[in-house]
Amino acid sequence: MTALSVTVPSALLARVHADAPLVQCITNYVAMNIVANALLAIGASPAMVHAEEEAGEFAAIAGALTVNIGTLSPVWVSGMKAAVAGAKTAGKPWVLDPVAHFATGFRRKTVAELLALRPTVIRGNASEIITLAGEKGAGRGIDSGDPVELAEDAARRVAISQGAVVAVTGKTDFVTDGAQAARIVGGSDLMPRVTALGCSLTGAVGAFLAVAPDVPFAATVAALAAFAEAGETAASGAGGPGSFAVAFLDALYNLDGHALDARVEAQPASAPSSLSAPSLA
Ligand SMILES: Nc1ncnc2c1ncn2[C@@H]1O[C@H](COP(=O)(O)OP(=O)(O)O)[C@@H](O)[C@H]1O
Ligand SMILES: Cc1ncsc1CCOP(=O)(O)O
Ligand SMILES: [Mg+2]
Repeated sequence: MTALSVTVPSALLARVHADAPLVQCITNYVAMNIVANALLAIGASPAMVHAEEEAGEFAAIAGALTVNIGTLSPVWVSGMKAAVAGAKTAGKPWVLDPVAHFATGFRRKTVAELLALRPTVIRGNASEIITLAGEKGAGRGIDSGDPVELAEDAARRVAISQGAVVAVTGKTDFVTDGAQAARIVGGSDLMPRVTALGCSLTGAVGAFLAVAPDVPFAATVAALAAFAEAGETAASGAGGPGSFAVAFLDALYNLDGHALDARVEAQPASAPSSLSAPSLA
């Protein structure tokens, strides 16, 4: 295993707190307000800017861009492509959240086009990552139908074929760039009972990437560790999804950086079963 020789989560959280990075989030109608509040709680500065006319220009001033396909329409796709083009020209990292990309032809086509633009990080649930690798998953829509363990090999293959960091989230998260890998423990069964927490995590990955663009694997691990820690803290006093959602924002705001470091288990590197490219469209 390549050790986590890069910056640890506590140090990256301190950078987020110090820099309040500007993060451009192209996310869905369900998630916009929730993602913005999560980023503000963790110390970042979110901006939901998606119009084709300005998205590319804005990407040049943001520290990172996140693109989530949750509530797609052709106008939004144009905005996403303009934003990614602007980010790439300016040398800024970007994150793809391929929400339910396997469900319809429009989503499959859009995700294939976005993957061709080479995201820095891909963050999805297990069913989304399994199907990105061209395999059949048990997901039907937005929610995962598969455990993370079933998606680990797919994550390695997508990471290698895309040259990206791939994060699979669920009960225990898995992150790999094809060479390094880590599991992140924590969180709560209440997390998938609150909408847009995955979308919010994608936004948080953008915040950590913005302060550590040279170490995207470590930045992704740190964002997942932050959510694992906040989720477990929030669940301890929550009576259900409603009080959990409120407590989760408070927990993100009050995160103890050193607790994040203990959430990360470095994993031995192992080769994927085959190196076939994702088959999409
Ligand atoms: N059963 C679970 N136990 C602990 N944490 C979970 C569980 N399910 C999801 N999470 C956490 O919820 C967040 C969103 O992940 P996930 O539900 O996989 O995304 P999505 O909402 O895109 O499907 C992540 O931080 C993940 O670790
Ligand atoms: C319910 C729903 N429908 C389209 S996008 C969306 C939100 C998905 O959020 P998440 O992937 O974070 O659960
Ligand atoms: Mg999702």
